[in-house]
Amino acid sequence: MTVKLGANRYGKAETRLVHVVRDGPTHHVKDVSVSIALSGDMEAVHLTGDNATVLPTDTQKNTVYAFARRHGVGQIEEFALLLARHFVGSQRPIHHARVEVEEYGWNRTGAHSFVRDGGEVRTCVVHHDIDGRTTVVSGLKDLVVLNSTGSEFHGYIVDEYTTLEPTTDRILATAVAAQWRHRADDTASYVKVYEEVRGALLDAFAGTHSLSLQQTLYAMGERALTACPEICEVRLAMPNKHHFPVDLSPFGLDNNNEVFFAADRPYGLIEGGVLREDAPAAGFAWE
Ligand SMILES: O=c1[nH]c(=O)c2[nH]c(=O)[nH]c2[nH]1
Repeated sequence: MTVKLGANRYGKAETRLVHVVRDGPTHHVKDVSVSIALSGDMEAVHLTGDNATVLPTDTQKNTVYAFARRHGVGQIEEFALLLARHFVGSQRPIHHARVEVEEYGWNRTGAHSFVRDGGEVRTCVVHHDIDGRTTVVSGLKDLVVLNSTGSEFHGYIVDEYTTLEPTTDRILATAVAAQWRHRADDTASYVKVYEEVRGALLDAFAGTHSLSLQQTLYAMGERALTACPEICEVRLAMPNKHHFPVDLSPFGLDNNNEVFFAADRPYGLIEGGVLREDAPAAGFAWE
C-alpha cells in the first residue's frame, strides 16, 4: 500500500492575551485569543520526524506576546496581519499563515475597571409550600469584571509547597455569580432590585482597593445590602481568573504589568455570603 501526506497545518491555538495600555491612571484593555495555523514544507516532519522546518508552536505563542509588547494590539485585523506576514516573511519553509483573532469587548466602569460585554444571565429560585411559606432568591451569573490595577495579594501562609510570589499590583478578574434573598415576597419590582444590586456589585468591585478577592467579595455583598432594603442576604461565588505577566526578558523586552497570559484553569474559587444581622431565617430559600 502506498500513501501520501494530505493537507496539513499546525500552530498554537487560543493564545489568551490581555494587553493593558496604561495611560496614566486611565487604563485600556485589549483581550484577545489568537490562533495560528502554519503550513508549507512540512513533508519531512510528518514522514521522518525531521523538525528542521518546524517553528515550534511555543515560539508562535511567544511571538504573540512579544508583538503585543512591541507593537500593541490595535485593531485585531492589523495584529493578525502583522503576525501572518511575520511568520511567512521570516521563515522560508512557511508558505502560508492563517491567523484567527477573537476579541472580547469590555465596557468601562472606572479608570481601570471594566465589565465584559453581554453574556450575563439573570436567575431566580422560588419556593412555596402548602403552609403558605414563600421564598424568593434572585441572582445573576457570568458577570465578568476586571480591574487592571488596584489589587494586591501578600501576607498569606507560606509553607514548603508555596511558590506564589507576593504582589502589590496584579489584575483582578472574576465572573461574578451572585444570589440575593428577598426579605419577603412583596418586593414591588424585582427588576429595580436587580439593577440596584448589579450596580452596587460593579461599584464595589471597581471601588475597592483589593488585598484579596475575599475582601472584594465581602465589600460587594455589603454594598448590595446597603443599596437594597428589599434584600437580606447575598451569596457570591467568584472564580479568580488569573492573569500572569508574561516574562518577555528572553526577547529583550520589559513587561511593566502590560502583557498578560489569561489562564482559564485551574482557578481559585472564592465563595461567601453576607447577611443582615436581623435577617429572617432562610428556611428552604437556598435549597
Ligand atoms: O485574592 C486571592 N485570594 C486567595 O485566596 C488566593 N490564593 C491565591 O493563590 N491567589 C489568591 N488571591
